[in-house]
Amino acid sequence: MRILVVCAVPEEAQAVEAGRSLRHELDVLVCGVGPAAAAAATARTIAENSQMGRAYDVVVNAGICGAFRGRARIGDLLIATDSVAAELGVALPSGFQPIDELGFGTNRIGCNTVLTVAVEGVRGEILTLASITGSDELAANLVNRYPDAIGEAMEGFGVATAAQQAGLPFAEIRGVSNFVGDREVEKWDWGAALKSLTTAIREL
Ligand SMILES: O=C(O)c1cccc(C(=O)CC[C@H]2O[C@@H](n3cnc4c(=O)[nH]cnc43)[C@H](O)[C@@H]2O)c1
Repeated sequence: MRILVVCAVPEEAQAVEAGRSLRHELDVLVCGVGPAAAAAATARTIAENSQMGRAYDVVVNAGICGAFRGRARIGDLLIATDSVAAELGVALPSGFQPIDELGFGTNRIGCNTVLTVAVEGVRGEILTLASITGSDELAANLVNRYPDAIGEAMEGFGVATAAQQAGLPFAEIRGVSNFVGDREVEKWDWGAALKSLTTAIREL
């Protein structure tokens, strides 16, 4: 099976490389931070490899993330059931209306569960945002809108969109480096998050 693993930054790519096994043919792409860079780089890589006769069978977005408090701990591995574009819609004075309700598409892409069946972690929706949520108040608002969300990051829905348009199964896995909300820099643990990512890639 040929797997394309998409990471935002080189540190995440190194963690994925450390978990590489001989069971799968695995390419690691560093796409840059944010959903736009993620979608563009993933789509280009899928197309280029297909043209070279090296088509991928599956696409995985792997990285670090923030977890919503009470849903997971720092160092845990999150496995997305769906990647959800949390900001795609209309922000009205009365509240947020997702794009689904407006009839202009969907803000949610379901993830392949077979690929991650042997991966240990917390399962639920992972939100994709172009801006990191930097206050407990905004985090509470997100949880209110997405009660099944376990964490947030910045690339999942972009990678998922590129995979979906290419007709490829998609999965999102993320190690928790911080809690979503007020910035408590002293509690961030990128090392623990990257370690859980390495373990998850071994289990894939
Ligand atoms: O300055 C901050 O408050 C801050 C908090 C968390 C992460 C960052 C980063 O610059 C990393 C962004 C990078 O990592 C993913 N990530 C990790 N934690 C989160 C989060 O809480 N919310 C959204 N994205 C997160 C993200 O996918 C990016 O690739 C800065």
